[in-house]
Amino acid sequence: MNAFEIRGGRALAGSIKPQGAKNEALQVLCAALLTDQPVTFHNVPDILDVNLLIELLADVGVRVERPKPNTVILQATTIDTDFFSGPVFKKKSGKLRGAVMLAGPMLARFRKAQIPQPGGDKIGRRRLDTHIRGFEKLGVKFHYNTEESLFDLNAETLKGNYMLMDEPSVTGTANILMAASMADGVTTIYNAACEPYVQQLCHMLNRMGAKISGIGSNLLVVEGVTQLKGCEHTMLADMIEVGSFIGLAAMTQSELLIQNTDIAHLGIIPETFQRLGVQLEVRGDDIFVPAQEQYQIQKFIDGSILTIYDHPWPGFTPDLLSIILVMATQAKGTVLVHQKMFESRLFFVDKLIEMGAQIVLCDPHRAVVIGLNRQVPLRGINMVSPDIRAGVALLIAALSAQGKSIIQNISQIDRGYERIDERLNALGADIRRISVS
Ligand SMILES: CC(=O)N[C@H]1[C@@H](OP(=O)(O)OP(=O)(O)OC[C@H]2O[C@@H](n3ccc(=O)[nH]c3=O)[C@H](O)[C@@H]2O)O[C@H](CO)[C@@H](O)[C@@H]1O
Ligand SMILES: C=C(OP(=O)(O)O)C(=O)O
Repeated sequence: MNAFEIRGGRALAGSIKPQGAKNEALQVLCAALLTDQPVTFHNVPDILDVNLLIELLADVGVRVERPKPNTVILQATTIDTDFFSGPVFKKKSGKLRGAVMLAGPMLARFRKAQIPQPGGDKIGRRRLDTHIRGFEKLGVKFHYNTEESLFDLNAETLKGNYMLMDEPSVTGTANILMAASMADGVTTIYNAACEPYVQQLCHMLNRMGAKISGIGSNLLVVEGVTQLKGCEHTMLADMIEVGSFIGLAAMTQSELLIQNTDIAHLGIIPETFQRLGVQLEVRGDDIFVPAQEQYQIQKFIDGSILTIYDHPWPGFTPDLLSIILVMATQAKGTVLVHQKMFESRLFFVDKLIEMGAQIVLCDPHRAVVIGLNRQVPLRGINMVSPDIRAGVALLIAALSAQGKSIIQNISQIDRGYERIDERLNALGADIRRISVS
């Protein structure tokens, strides 16, 4: 098993460019199944989850071309629909979350799909009800095989409908949008997710010939069309990487220039880091973070302790709360981190406590962090990465810590961060990829 060996306590310096967005890539690559024409993708992150999805697409018969790094051309001329009920699909799609979004396009084009138990982070219950209820509204019938945790979906035709989703599920909205884009008539999706990932999918579908309006809002109207065509699509910068680099710079007292951040699509992210006292300077499309000896957590207007919590877009993404939490450990002041969406995403704080951080885990959703204001550095330890974002939070902690740390199970990090060790070493970090038994 691969691990990172990190020698911490060094300030980093230089420029870094975020990769293309993981969660956007997983949506838009699935959309290539909607047409038999070629679709060209640029700025595709070279990460485990995305490569696994591309491998799955190749398995079902999609022609895959990689003319240069980070560019992928997909053409779904002939699809082996039986592959979806076989063991290989079940095994591979069980390794990532994004494969659930193959169902929407399969229903649109072939009127049938299977969804085995999806993979992705083990961060609490992650139900698929929103996807399935949305498909039902379009006329899809489903059978759930409890023994195999497998959804079997079939439809004679897909008919546009009105639906009010019970929650703004990100992958659920993407799935329903793709199915609705080729349904008969008009579909209205209220309480839709409106993350930049979903906006980008909508723009891409429209370039393919779909008719979607309301993009960026929680009310999407989709006028079904009979056919979609090929197009070109460029992934936005990964906003979670941008946030991770801001957190890294603050925690390690590094001066970093984060380049090409697609700042217009970062929403409340920069401001949330500023609330923890981090200085940021927006320079065109770049974010400059100066080396900061100290950063002080703000309070609410009435003087009470700040809470940072997740909320569907345009609120703060749950995927950056682990980074916020780790950064707060060396801030001046106190913050309550409230992870509302997922119930098992905060348990990694045990490792931070072992490193010397002052954190009270109140319950599975809430942790109070009492910043050390750099009076006491964290200590390097051996740890295991429980999920992708906690993994990077622990990496940031290790880079700031005195001494050596080992992080095991780094495939969790490689799922979503492209060559993170090489890219951070280029800034002066000391991260080695080692094998541990
Ligand atoms: C591949 C991909 O794109 N993964 C992202 C996607 O996962 P995914 O699409 O699986 O996440 P969902 O948006 O469906 O929901 C995430 C969790 O939050 C809960 N929930 C959701 C909305 C809400 O208003 N209240 C609520 O409690 C859901 O029940 C679920 O447990 O969106 C999540 C939420 O931003 C991110 O963490 C994941 O990185
Ligand atoms: C939770 C995440 O990923 P996934 O949904 O792919 O597990 C994430 O990207 O933070």
